[in-house]
Amino acid sequence: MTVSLEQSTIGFIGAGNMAGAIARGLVKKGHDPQRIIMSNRSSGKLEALQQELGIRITTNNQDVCRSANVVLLSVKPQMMKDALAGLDFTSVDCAISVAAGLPVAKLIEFTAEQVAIIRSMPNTPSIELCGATGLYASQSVREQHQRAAEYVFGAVGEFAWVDDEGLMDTVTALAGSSPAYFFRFMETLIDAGVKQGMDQDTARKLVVQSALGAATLIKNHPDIAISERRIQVTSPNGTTAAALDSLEESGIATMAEAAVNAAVKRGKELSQS
Ligand SMILES: NC(=O)C1=CN([C@@H]2O[C@H](COP(=O)(O)OP(=O)(O)OC[C@H]3O[C@@H](n4cnc5c(N)ncnc54)[C@H](O)[C@@H]3O)[C@@H](O)[C@H]2O)C=CC1
Ligand SMILES: O=C(O)[C@@H]1CCC=N1
Repeated sequence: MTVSLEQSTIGFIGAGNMAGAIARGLVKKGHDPQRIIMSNRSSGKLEALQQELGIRITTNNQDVCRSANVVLLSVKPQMMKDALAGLDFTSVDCAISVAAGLPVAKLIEFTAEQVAIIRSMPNTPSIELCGATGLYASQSVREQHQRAAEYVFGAVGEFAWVDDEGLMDTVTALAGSSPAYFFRFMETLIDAGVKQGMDQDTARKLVVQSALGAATLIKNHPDIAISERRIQVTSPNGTTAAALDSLEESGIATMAEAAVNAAVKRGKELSQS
């Protein structure tokens, strides 16, 4: 890479939820929006993101490959083959797929072996620089490509490399998809509070702040086991014990395991499609 990562142009093919989240995070972190270029088939989402962030936009995917040092492949897995067909990647340093399921072998085939491929699995909290991303480097990836991926995903949160591509489906279950599980759990807690007679806004404020507080407490003290934090809250024969007993009786551990297994299974199905 001839330019520093701060000065490099980051491209996105596909202007959906995930591309928007990473671009918002990069701009929030200080990456020059004029050094971000994004393409999409249609112009509506592009124009909105240009208005919001000041990034460069195009409806021609080749423009992204022409301008960007690093290109994030951010269309749905089923759309990837069509989106990449015929593109010239020879001036791109590396391409980073964010697609669930799609194996490196297919990405290499879709890009006609022109560019080093990294697989990533980020999540939408990247918008708030709180993302969690798993990364996998294919054989042709060099150290400078890894640093480029770390620049992008380090800017918008935390990342971890896995050295077994098979684990990327588990990353999808635990990072890419998991914000939705927590959102769903928050929704159900708020609904339960409303059923008890609390107004929606108050229930939302209490639940969201408790979720943030719980995550912050765990994150800021990695030496203290999560189970220990749980025990600190759980007075013998108290209210928390009553709630946790109920969750266990409802099969919370079985539910979580089944959810992770279902996401992993779907990731593997997507790799076949
Ligand atoms: N939404 C999420 O939380 C996460 C999504 N992902 C992955 O990110 C990828 C995109 O997902 P979303 O952003 O949710 O989808 P999305 O549907 O919001 O965005 C995809 C965008 O790609 C555009 N597109 C489709 N074909 C195109 C083509 N040929 N050329 C240019 N643009 C094209 C679509 O018009 C759409 O705007 C998927 O592969 C998904 O697996 C990964 C992690 C989390
Ligand atoms: O639901 C999906 O397939 C994508 C991948 C992870 C989050 N969203």
